[in-house]
Amino acid sequence: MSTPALGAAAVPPSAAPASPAPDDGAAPDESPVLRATGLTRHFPVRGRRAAVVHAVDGVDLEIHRGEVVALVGESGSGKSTVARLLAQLMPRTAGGLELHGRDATVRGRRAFRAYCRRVQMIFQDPFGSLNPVHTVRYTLSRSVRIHQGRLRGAELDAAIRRVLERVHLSPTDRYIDKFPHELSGGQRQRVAIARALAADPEVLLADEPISMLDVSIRLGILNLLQDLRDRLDIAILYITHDIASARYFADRTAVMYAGRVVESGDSESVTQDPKHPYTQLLIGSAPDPDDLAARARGARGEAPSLVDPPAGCRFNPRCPVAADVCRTETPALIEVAEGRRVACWGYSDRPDRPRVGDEGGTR
Ligand SMILES: Nc1ncnc2c1ncn2[C@@H]1O[C@H](COP(=O)(O)OP(=O)(O)OP(=O)(O)O)[C@@H](O)[C@H]1O
Repeated sequence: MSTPALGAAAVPPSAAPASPAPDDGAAPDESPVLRATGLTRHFPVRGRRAAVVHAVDGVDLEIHRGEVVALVGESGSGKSTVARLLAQLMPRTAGGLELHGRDATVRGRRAFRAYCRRVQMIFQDPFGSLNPVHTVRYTLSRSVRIHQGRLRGAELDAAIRRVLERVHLSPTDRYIDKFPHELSGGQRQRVAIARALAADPEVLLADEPISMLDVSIRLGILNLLQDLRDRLDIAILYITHDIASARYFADRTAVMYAGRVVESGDSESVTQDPKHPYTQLLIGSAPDPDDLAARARGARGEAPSLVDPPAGCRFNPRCPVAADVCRTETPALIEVAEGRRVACWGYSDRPDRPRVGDEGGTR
């Protein structure tokens, strides 16, 4: 079953661009590298024939060249599933995916390989994603040869050193013949990024790239990704629990809750002037930066079941200002300021709307 793309429904007809409006508040006139519309993924529940986990429901997302889009939300909100759907590591239940405006749905291994060349993924755990029995040289040579042709000898060596330099692992002699266990966590993540860069991608999907790293080296990895965005004009999707890092690192931020995008816009205003009660709670709960468990929990209260998600707004059981309409009807993402979209009845013109802001919010 698919849910309509919320962003598309949110734009008034007069202002509607040719394609559906993105949930992430992008300017409609710039053409995105990657665009997802109505992205939906339901997982079957073992032992319950008709039941499904509504992991991702009707998400629209655009990523442009040379920008970082953060996808923020607490554990289980569907962020990794979005990344995997964008990487086409799993099929979609519904929704479309376009690369430079063309349907990017892959059918078959060749098409998948060609797609991977352009859209690369970086995972959370650099130790798990690098084969422990292979040296950096071996890992990168495979990637370089897959994506840059059958290079050998000095040419291959030079190509490997080039990608190592791009991730600031230089002098390259110090790293090229090391095994993963001989490197620090940050260096391993740099090797994983180098492996992705060997494909010369247009899009990097970075799924919690710093969450398993020591706090002291996280900034270095974020700075590196920012540098790649600026120097190589790459589009980066940055997935994180941590809305504070989204403010620092991302141009735009989309906030996910229970499989849906509830708020989006430029990172500065989403984090400084959050509109959705969930984003307000997420920022208000501002956990201790070293308390990863608290960061993962995010705002107070428990996340809802995604097998039987709450009717109406999925946040309503935790929302301090929920009204009757919130418990029965799903709010569309509506534009509340330039480039700012919020899926909350509090911003509609309904007379029975909840009063967002009465609980310390912004309205
Ligand atoms: N293969 C799967 N089969 C069944 N359910 C799944 C599967 N993968 C994910 N889910 C469920 O989908 C929901 C979203 O998971 P997802 O990993 O995308 O969330 P997330 O926001 O990335 O969380 P985290 O930050 O903890 O990784 C969760 O309820 C999860 O249990």
